[in-house]
Amino acid sequence: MLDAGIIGGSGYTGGELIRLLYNHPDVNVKVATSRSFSDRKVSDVHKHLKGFTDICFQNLTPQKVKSECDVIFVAVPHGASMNVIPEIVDENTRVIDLSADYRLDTRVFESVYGMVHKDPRKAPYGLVELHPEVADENFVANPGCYPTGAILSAAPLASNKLIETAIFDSKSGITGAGISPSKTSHYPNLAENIVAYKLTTHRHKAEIVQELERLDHNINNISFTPHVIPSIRGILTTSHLFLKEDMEYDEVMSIYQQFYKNNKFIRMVEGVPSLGGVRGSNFCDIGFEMDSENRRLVVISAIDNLVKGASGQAIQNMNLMCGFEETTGLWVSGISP
Ligand SMILES: NC(=O)C1=CN([C@@H]2O[C@H](COP(=O)(O)OP(=O)(O)OC[C@H]3O[C@@H](n4cnc5c(N)ncnc54)[C@H](OP(=O)(O)O)[C@@H]3O)[C@@H](O)[C@H]2O)C=CC1
Ligand SMILES: CC(=O)N[C@@H](CCC(=O)OP(=O)(O)O)C(=O)O
Repeated sequence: MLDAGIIGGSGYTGGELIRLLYNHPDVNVKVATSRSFSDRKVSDVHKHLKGFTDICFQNLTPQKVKSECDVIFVAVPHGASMNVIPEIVDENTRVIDLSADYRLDTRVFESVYGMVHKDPRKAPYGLVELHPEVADENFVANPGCYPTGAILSAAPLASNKLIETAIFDSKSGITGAGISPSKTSHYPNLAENIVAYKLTTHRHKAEIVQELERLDHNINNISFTPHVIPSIRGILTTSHLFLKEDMEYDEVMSIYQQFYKNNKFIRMVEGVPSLGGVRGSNFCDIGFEMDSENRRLVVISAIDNLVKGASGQAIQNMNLMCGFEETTGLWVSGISP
């Protein structure tokens, strides 16, 4: 049995890690840190976890967490993680960082995030379907939520060098913005509404570009626009992929099926995937339709931002890094059709 620690346990992804790890047969959550809720029971803060954990939050140094745990999830905001990681990464500890601090080359990170990196280096990018080599790593950067849905929707065609232009249009539930309330999350501003933001400049575009260019270095026409919807969890991405050649539906389907043939968390669906179908689960559901007139493939991907987009994917990484079967603790369905 491995002991796990969560640095930043009082936030949304921290709570989700504790919820999911309860069902992991080989891992016990021993430590969850929080500065604001130190000494409070985890289940008093994450009330849905009552009966599933009896630990209290602690305000521990990263070194102290390392001394007590075999595997550590860092679930703090970007910019804060780079203060923690150098204290805990070593050859005896498995570390998964959920923040953006180590996902990009340092120079790209500094330009996109507008800050100087205190620990300039990049970690392997933990999108397991594209990077199975994370199994050999001690330290992995868990992908961003929007990039997970966007990259997975286009990777099979990018890898076959078939995309001329890719336009990603994503809609996210509000937990994607973290636990602190904001003007956007204020009920009258979000209810019965859809809020587009950072129309051309969202920081996640850099991750999408990094991973798709790795598959096809000639793709140079990638756009991304995010929206927040009045939903708690889930990201639905509509990807408009303008292709280099005419293709039939069956031909495209067989490319996707072949590319993802070993990936149990990718489900190719007939028709349009739904958020209910993946909510609470680590699945990424993908469906598409061909617009032959415009040589455009419209691909829809659906993920739960807190599971495949964050904590579930982090556990998927941990499973590979620790030599467990990839689906351990994660094999649950979505909650509705
Ligand atoms: N929400 C999502 O869907 C996704 C989030 N992520 C990333 O995962 C990370 C966590 O996200 P999320 O759980 O939503 O965030 P939250 O804002 O919900 O929680 C953040 C946590 O970090 C702690 N924290 C805040 N600031 C600091 C700091 N300066 N130093 C140490 N601890 C701090 C907070 O606890 P306390 O203040 O009590 O110490 C809290 O436990 C972020 O980097 C986020 O970008 C990635 C993919 C998806
Ligand atoms: C809905 C919403 O606000 N989403 C967040 C996604 C943040 C996130 O998880 O991004 P990192 O992990 O890269 O920090 C946003 O757009 O800022």
